[in-house]
Amino acid sequence: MPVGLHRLMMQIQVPRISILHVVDPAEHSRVSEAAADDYETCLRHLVKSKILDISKESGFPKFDVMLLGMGPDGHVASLFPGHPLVHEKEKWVTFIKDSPKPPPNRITFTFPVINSSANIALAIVGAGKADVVHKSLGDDKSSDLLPVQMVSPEGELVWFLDKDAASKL
Ligand SMILES: O=C1O[C@H](COP(=O)(O)O)[C@@H](O)[C@H](O)[C@H]1O
Repeated sequence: MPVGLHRLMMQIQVPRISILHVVDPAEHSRVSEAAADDYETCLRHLVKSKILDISKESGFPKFDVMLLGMGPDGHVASLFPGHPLVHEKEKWVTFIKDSPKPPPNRITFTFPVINSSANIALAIVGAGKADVVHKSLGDDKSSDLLPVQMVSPEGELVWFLDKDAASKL
């Protein structure tokens, strides 16, 4: 689990049964493509059994709360700046085999799923994130949007920053 999320989860009491972890392809016996398919199938079962809602606005699964971290390049989940996966519009879960940050093989929710969440908490820690936090929350919107700037849930988006991550605001 990313550092920021781990620290946040240590502060709150959520029943383990209510937390859906993304499977780690590195621990999966099959390739990332199969892991992504399996995970999407798992989500579809949860929707069928009425455990997971579908957003009336988007038609994609709607989580109550999604906890996201952010990389120093502004990536969220495994959606990296400049990578075509950022523009995926159909799939719920997809895979990447050439991640710029190790491990190269990953699976990830797509933006339609992320942005169908009722609420999103972004947990960001460390001085290494300060520049991108400043860029993301600052006034300069001239360049291409970073993935973190594309996070837009149906409800509330809350940024949790430690002092180091917030040091350039
Ligand atoms: O690679 C990743 O890193 C980011 C940031 O992780 P952290 O340990 O520095 O908080 C994480 O949010 C993202 O999910 C993951 O793909």
